Amino acid sequence: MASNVTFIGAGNMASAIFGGMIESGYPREAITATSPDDAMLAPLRERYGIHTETDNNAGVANADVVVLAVKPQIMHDVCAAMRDATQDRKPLIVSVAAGLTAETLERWLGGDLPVIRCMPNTPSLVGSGASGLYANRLVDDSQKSIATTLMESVGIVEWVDEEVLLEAVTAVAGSAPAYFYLVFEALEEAGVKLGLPAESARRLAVQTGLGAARMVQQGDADPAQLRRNVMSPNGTTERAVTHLEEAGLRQIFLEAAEVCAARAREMGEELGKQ
Ligand SMILES: NC(=O)C1=CN([C@@H]2O[C@H](COP(=O)(O)OP(=O)(O)OC[C@H]3O[C@@H](n4cnc5c(N)ncnc54)[C@H](O)[C@@H]3O)[C@@H](O)[C@H]2O)C=CC1
Ligand SMILES: O=C(O)[C@@H]1CCC=N1
Repeated sequence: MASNVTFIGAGNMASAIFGGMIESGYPREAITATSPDDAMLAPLRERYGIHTETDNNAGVANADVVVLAVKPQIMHDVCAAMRDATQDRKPLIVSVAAGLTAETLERWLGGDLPVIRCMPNTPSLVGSGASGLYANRLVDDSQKSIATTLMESVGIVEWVDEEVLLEAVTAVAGSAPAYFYLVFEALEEAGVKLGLPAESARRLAVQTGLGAARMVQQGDADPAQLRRNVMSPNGTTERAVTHLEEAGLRQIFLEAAEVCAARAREMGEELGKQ
């Protein structure tokens, strides 16, 4: 029988994940989502046919898996208010919150709990997510496999065996959709400056991004080789790529990834003091 999964918080991330689970055939009767606001739960009941609760403790009461999907800033209060119900039930805890460590979450929920931390990203909303997962000492193989099933319903999954590596996952996947959107914005602006209508520039740039990503994913060659295949000697691409390299693009991405990872750590430390 399918595990009962309760989502605490029913926003973007939660609805992406349970939407993906249902699309992959997970029984909707086994899914519950909570939010204090029933007005936001009503359309979810209608669209997905899942159970909903405005009381988090009621949601935890028959859960095998509790997915924590509220904002990190309110997580402490949400966990503290669920402590007794969680300790009674001892479900698997899966958190998608940025920064908060497994130790912090376990402590806030009263201790002695299997906790999986997950760093997903927003393309999960369209089934093309990329998530990093880390399990604490109390998680067993069957629980790892449940978490893999949950997150693979919205994209790919990479397990890490050291929690600190989730900061790197945040830098190259969790936050990274925003870097690609920035590149699309910049290419659209450049296309417009060179005379294209904005809509054409956007369509061309986005389709190119999609095509380039698909070629890398097919795995015939690594990105460096695929890049060289576009670069005819003394041609247009060589001129553009040389400019990007000389302007320090690689170093800029490295620095962005470093400040991103550092902020994940800082958020965890700040919020973990509670
Ligand atoms: N947006 C992103 O790119 C990513 C977000 N995350 C993490 O996902 C988590 C959720 O983020 P989003 O879904 O984007 O936020 P959201 O704002 O869309 O959803 C949060 C939900 O929590 C509900 N909520 C508020 N107070 C509550 C309470 N006391 N009890 C139960 N539910 C309550 C709200 O009604 C809302 O539905 C965050 O912890 C964030 O760090 C992780 C990776 C990527
Ligand atoms: O920006 C943030 O803090 C969250 C975590 C990863 C993506 N969005």
